[in-house]
Amino acid sequence: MRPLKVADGVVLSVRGVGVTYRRRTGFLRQNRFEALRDVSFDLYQGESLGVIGSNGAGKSTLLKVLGGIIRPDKGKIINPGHSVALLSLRLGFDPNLSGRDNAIVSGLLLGFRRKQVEEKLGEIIAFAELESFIDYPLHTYSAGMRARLGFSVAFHLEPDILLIDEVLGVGDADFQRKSRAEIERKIASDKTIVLVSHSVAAIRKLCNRAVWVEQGKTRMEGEVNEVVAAYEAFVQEKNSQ
Ligand SMILES: Nc1ncnc2c1ncn2[C@@H]1O[C@H](COP(=O)(O)OP(=O)(O)OP(=O)(O)O)[C@@H](O)[C@H]1O
Repeated sequence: MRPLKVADGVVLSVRGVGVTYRRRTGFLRQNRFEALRDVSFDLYQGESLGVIGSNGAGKSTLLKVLGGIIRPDKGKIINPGHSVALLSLRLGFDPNLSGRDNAIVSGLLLGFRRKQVEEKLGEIIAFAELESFIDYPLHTYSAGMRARLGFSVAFHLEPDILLIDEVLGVGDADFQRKSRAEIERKIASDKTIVLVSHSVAAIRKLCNRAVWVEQGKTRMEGEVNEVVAAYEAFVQEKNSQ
């Protein structure tokens, strides 16, 4: 078989990806739902790519596929070996493990060695402001504390590609300021980022390119202002019908 290649400068290539969920509708009964039907785009080294689209369009599903949490049943994700971390409020840690152990397990799942994760633990805990809670089980944490830990782990382990799912409003006002500044710093650096947000203003400000996904398909990919303008025109027309 011929090895799959990506173009120069591309760190991840998404080709015709489809995901079908099986939903249980009763005893021994289930139906199938195609959340992604045909999504294709390339992610370039050092860019911040925004993902926009209506509610239920498949944006979070797409990030889970990119992060390796779910496997597509159609198409391919070509990743020539970059580490990828998904930062999402909707994906939990293990509630019975301590914050510290959850941070370590997350790092191991991301492909880092235990020693590498342990070297970063001090910074992770301090940024999350969880020094006095870190050895308690996660089920004793508030939602904001969990989110702060998730944010801090994904940020400090520095994966090659960071996937961010709607976390611009994590934690209290102070933490929001701090995490937003951190996201902006990452975006300004040479890190490769994929950002899902309902805020087109945030996408415009933080991203240089965007992909618009609608009903599980790529509608448009390109320069951020052009894609956002087309999406906004679509939303306006839909609302006027
Ligand atoms: N685990 C699941 N099982 C079954 N259906 C699911 C599952 N997760 C998502 N879906 C369905 O797949 C579709 C796409 O969901 P997804 O969360 O990816 O969309 P989204 O674009 O992120 O939505 P939103 O903007 O509302 O956050 C939705 O119709 C949703 O109901």
